[in-house]
Amino acid sequence: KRPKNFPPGPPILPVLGNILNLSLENPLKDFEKLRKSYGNVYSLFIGPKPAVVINGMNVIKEALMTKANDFSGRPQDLFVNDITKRKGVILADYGPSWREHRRFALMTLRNFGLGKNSMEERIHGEIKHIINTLEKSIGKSLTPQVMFHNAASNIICQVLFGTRYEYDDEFIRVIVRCFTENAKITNGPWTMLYDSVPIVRKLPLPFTKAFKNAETCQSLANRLVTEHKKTRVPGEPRDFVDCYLDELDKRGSDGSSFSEEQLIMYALDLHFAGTDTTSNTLLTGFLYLMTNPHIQERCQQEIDKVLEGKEWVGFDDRHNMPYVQAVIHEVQRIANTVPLSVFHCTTKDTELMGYSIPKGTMIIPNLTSVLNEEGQWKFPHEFNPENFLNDQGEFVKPEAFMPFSAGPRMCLGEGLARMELFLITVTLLRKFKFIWPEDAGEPDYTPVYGVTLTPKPYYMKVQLRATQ
Ligand code: HEM
Repeated sequence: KRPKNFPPGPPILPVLGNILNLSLENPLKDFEKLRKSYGNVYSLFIGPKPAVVINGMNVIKEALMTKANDFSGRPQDLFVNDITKRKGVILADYGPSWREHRRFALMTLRNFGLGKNSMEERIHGEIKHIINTLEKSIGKSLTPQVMFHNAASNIICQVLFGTRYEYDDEFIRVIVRCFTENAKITNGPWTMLYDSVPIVRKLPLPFTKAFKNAETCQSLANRLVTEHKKTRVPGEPRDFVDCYLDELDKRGSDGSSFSEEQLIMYALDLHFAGTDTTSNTLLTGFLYLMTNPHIQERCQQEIDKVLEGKEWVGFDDRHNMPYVQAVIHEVQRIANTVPLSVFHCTTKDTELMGYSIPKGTMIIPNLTSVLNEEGQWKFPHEFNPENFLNDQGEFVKPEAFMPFSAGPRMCLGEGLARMELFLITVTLLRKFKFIWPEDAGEPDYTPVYGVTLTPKPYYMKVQLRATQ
């Protein structure tokens, strides 16, 4: 039974709770149906566990910003916690270890050039490799999935480990495969079973593959940290790992939350968070740009005009490219790369929109419901850059633009992600024309569901632009 004054929801079955109400293929449609029946705040039982799904900009802002202290914790008894050994930052509960590590990452990302030229240079360095790959395919069709995943992985790898990998290198192939597989397994049926029926956890069921993948990643990261320890000069950090090792020296064994094991899981957290997100957003972007050639051409006209005579695009050039900015934001809105997140209520009986939420309740902010919320967007259900342009053709960002979430747990890589999306999209559109191959049939925009939404694999044709 639902507790007193708990948000409403569909009838609860014994043992299973409401899991039959959700399609495992893609529960986002079911979440939307339930919102229509029960309102912006409703509850579901994942097996025996109560969860409250929150929808729409106002409720999500109320929970994640106004009541951030109550709703910024992460559940600690799920599959994802076991996979990450309760270390790292993404899944850390709201407390001193999370706070210290988050602050450290933000500071280090800033010191390594976020907002400064050196980060731009690193991204441009990687773009050269994307261009090489595309140039080899001029006039032919290629599948861009692996290329964009590797590029995003390399950019964050340079920040973390000071190195990039050739696209056919074993390290990058293995790690990107593990990340993409685990992103899908984590939101799959076996994980749902793992989370709701603890006695199955030790059984050799398909979720064991995710543990194997996690171990593979950990041993790769461990190897990199060991190499860093041999070659580093204390006080002269080359990258994130060196900075963390300096911090460990400084803190000693004073009972601080910093440790070598933390470093390994933390680096993997950042690597994962920075790879699958940015690459899937880029993949969505190029899918829509190919199938909307008039939008692609209008971007190219603006890019040519603003960059005339310039060798490189800089991040600051975005201020002179309102249309391109609108397109990239619209891509992020429609890509909806991180559709849901998971918190838990950390304080006793909190009130939310008139309902009472007991401590420990899982809270699922449905970011999808904000990115296509009626009343917040001119065209909530179609790909249309006008969503980010005012009547004068100037770029405007509606308040409901929340692909990075909101509040204290919002994406800590937003700055890096935005820089990557802008520099990569503009440089590639300036040089190439992207064409939906004639024999590719009708485009299928339905994404594949997981921790991140992924466009279905597609082919692209590239031509050098006449201006190049
Ligand atoms: C287009 C690209 C990206 C999107 C759409 C995105 C989106 C998000 C969202 C929605 C969250 C909140 C998730 C939640 O509360 O469960 C998040 C958290 C996070 N993101 Fe990103 N992200 C992107 C790129 C990046 C990059 C490049 C990095 C790496 C530096 C990164 C690192 C993180 C981390 C570490 C967190 C967890 C923060 C915390 O719990 O305190 N993200 N991201």
